[in-house]
Amino acid sequence: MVTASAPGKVYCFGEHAVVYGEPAIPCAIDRRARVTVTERADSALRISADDLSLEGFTVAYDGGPEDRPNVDAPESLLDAAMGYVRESIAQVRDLLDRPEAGFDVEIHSEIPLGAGLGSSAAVTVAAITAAAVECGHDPDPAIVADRAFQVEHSVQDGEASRADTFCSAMGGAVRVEGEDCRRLEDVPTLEFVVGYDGGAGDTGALVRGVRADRDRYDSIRETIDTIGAVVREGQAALEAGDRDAIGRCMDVNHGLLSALGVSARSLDAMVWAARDGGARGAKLTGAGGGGCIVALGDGPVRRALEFSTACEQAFATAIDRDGVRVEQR
Ligand SMILES: Nc1ncnc2c1ncn2[C@@H]1O[C@H](COP(=O)(O)OP(=O)(O)OP(=O)(O)O)[C@@H](O)[C@H]1O
Ligand SMILES: C[C@@](O)(CCO)CC(=O)[O-]
Ligand SMILES: [Mg+2]
Repeated sequence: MVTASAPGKVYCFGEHAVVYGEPAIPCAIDRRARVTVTERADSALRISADDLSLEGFTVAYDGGPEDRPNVDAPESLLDAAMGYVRESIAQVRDLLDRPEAGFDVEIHSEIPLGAGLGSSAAVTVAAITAAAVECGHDPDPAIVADRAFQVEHSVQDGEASRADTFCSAMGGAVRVEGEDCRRLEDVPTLEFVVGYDGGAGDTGALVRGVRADRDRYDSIRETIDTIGAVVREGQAALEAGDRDAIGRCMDVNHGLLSALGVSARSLDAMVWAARDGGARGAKLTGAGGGGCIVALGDGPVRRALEFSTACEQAFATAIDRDGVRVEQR
């Protein structure tokens, strides 16, 4: 039995534009998904996930050619919910050339689902690591990041960048531009507050919406280019430790994400509540549509968010310098 954990993330800058080759800078945060994997004597896959909004449940795949779940719930719902774990196990079977390997997989997560904090990437990175280590193979985090990207790419119908998965595997602040992924070592300790509206967005659908508009409108293509420029300015601000400049870039980035159509009334309300509470900058994080904002600030910002009717939960968080970790083997 092996347990691995991997962090969620917030985007300092650059979500969505990163899908089209612009740079982005996500940062790992101190909220994790933990996945425990035990190899089975047969080739079945049994997944138990009690944090899912579908209510906690266990799904067993028989491991046969059809590999169908044996629970009484609509198949599309289960596939959507379990896709990341099934694909993670498929990647491990391929990596280790063990197509018949069967596993019991148990997931516990502190990261709200579909809220822009990278729950899918964290679950995927932790599941791949735990299953590989359980089979006696200690994978390099860069290999895990690459395999986890393949998972997101396939589950999200080709609509994924390497940003979330690389960040979760490596930890810290990272910069991703196309295939070029690296850690930024000179980023100061930043105090973030996350505001969560209790809702969720569908990453794949939101990315497809932006892509359709980008194919149709020059203004959307230019907005995406401008986000790239903001990320470059933001990187310079991060490396200089200039919090006012970092905050300004976050504010501009939020405006540009609104222009792409991925914000929401609740996200805008939380962004303004955070700014009213003294945040140096605030923006939505992740795919948008609902879920979380990230603000640069501390206690007063958290309290301002708690008073906002749009906000269901607010918490302080910090950059987690650790990426994926084996917790128990
Ligand atoms: N605790 C969990 N247990 C099982 N599956 C999970 C868990 N957390 C996340 N997932 C999987 O990840 C999906 C959510 O991924 P999605 O990419 O839509 O949102 P996110 O990763 O939280 O946000 P974003 O990609 O915007 O940062 C869930 O529907 C589920 O399939
Ligand atoms: C919207 C997006 O840029 C970030 C989701 O957290 C999608 C991706 O990069 O895969
Ligand atoms: Mg995701």
